[in-house]
Amino acid sequence: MDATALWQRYQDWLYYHEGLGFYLDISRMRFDDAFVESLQPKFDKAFTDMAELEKGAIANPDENRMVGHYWLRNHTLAPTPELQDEIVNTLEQIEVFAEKVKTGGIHPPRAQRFTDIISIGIGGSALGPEFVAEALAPDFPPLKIHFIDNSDPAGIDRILTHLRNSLASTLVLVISKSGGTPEPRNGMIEVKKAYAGQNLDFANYAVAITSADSNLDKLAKSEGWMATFPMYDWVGGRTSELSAVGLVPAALQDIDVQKMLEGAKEMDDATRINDIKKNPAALLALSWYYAGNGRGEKDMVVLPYKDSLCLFSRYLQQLVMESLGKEKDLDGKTVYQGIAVYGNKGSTDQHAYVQQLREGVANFFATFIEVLEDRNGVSPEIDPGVTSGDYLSGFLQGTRQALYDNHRDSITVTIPQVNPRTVGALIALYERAVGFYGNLVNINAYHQPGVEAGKKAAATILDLQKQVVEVLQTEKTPLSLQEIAEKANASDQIEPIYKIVRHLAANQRGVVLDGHPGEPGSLKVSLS
Ligand SMILES: O=P(O)(O)OC[C@H]1O[C@H](O)[C@H](O)[C@@H](O)[C@@H]1O
Repeated sequence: MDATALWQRYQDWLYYHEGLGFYLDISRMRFDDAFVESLQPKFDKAFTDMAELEKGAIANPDENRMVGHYWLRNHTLAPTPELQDEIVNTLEQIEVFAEKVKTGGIHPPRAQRFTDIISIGIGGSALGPEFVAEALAPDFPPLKIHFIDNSDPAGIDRILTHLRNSLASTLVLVISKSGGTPEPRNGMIEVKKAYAGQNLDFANYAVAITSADSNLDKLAKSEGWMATFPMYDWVGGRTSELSAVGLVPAALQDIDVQKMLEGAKEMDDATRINDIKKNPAALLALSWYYAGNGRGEKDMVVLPYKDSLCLFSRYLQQLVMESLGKEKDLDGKTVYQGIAVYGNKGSTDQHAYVQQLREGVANFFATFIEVLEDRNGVSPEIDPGVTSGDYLSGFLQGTRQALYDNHRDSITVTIPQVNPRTVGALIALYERAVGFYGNLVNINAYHQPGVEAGKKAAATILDLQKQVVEVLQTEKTPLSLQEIAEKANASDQIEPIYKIVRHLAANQRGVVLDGHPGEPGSLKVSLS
């Protein structure tokens, strides 16, 4: 296509949202009108199903749940007055609580103010808050946030060491929808021990965000934690950023949560229009479908050209891959759906992996996220008449062009500024696009059955570890791995047993390995 035709295509397909100053450009996706027409019936169904979902249909049939994250930013849409009240009341409670904490109305026993937050959570209970903190927290927030989002002891130590002199003014958010996920539970127990180690009563510092009656909820209530905020069964973890999960940490950092909700609501309104060309989420879903033939044949590379948005791709990884990565479709047919997502930020990635994108295997499409405002204020000149922002903008245009010239498609999302409204809008845009795409390919985008397999396998390993230690305690003489396996009634588990004892031996847990480390079969295992 020559430059004139491309410019025309750009104008024909450009979506612009006036209220948000938001642009979506899918002109560099090479679909034609016949393709769009061919998807129209699927979109008609997607629009109808989405409307039903918003009215409270059981859109997550496997878990028999409604899917209501859109109600969070427009409570009048929630299907019952009780739900509507709950949404309004929770938001009010969050704002009142955050204001009191920030102004010292609520303060820790031995300090005038809280200065820091440790936020403990994983997956949907971490990625949104992490993304938003990076994107929107002021340079000097009233409370500085630190995340424990894993069961990595060294990672936990790092945070606790940084905060060892300010634990007495650190508020702890424990975020878990189910209230039973092992990683946040481990983090919470370790953090609690650190407080006890400084003679601080954890309950005076801890806040739970979880579902009613979960184990975490019960614990928080029985120990009299500072506060508890609800997670609803109709909000999935990966779409929970605009529930208490994301709003409590955001409000505590002085991020305008009302503006985030406002931006999301405006985008929700825009993505409720039943016309592909006038609906930015539909345009995204259409582009994804085109790129990967509706089978996820191409990966989504997300390239925000703005440092503060660098966690957007990680956030989207869960939203897209956990929602769309499914073995079965809604009819029970094996389909192995999904779209792989990765990315970091431009122009940094141009010096890392863009080489492969430009010239290597063409198994992706790019999404550029462009921010029009370079910085708050005037930029110095780097060269006569040129700023670093001009460079960044040029790099984006250049990479987009270079990819296109080599038959690599791309989408460009443009926002005027990184602010609470535009971040809320981006979250809402991708939530809806994922919902539409799930519908186009006929999968349940709101459950995650595959995650359970890994969790169960991990639990089995921990049980096996207990058995192994019991065997070693009973026997008292060095044993081969084979002997341990037999005595533990786990003859088919020699390799996991080897890994368990190797791990225990590496961590001062009283297990000793004799023999050559490179020949595991020769090892003798005993207790020290
Ligand atoms: O918030 P939680 O219940 O602790 O869950 C945290 C995360 O755990 C999982 O395993 C799910 O796959 C995620 O969707 C979820 O966000």
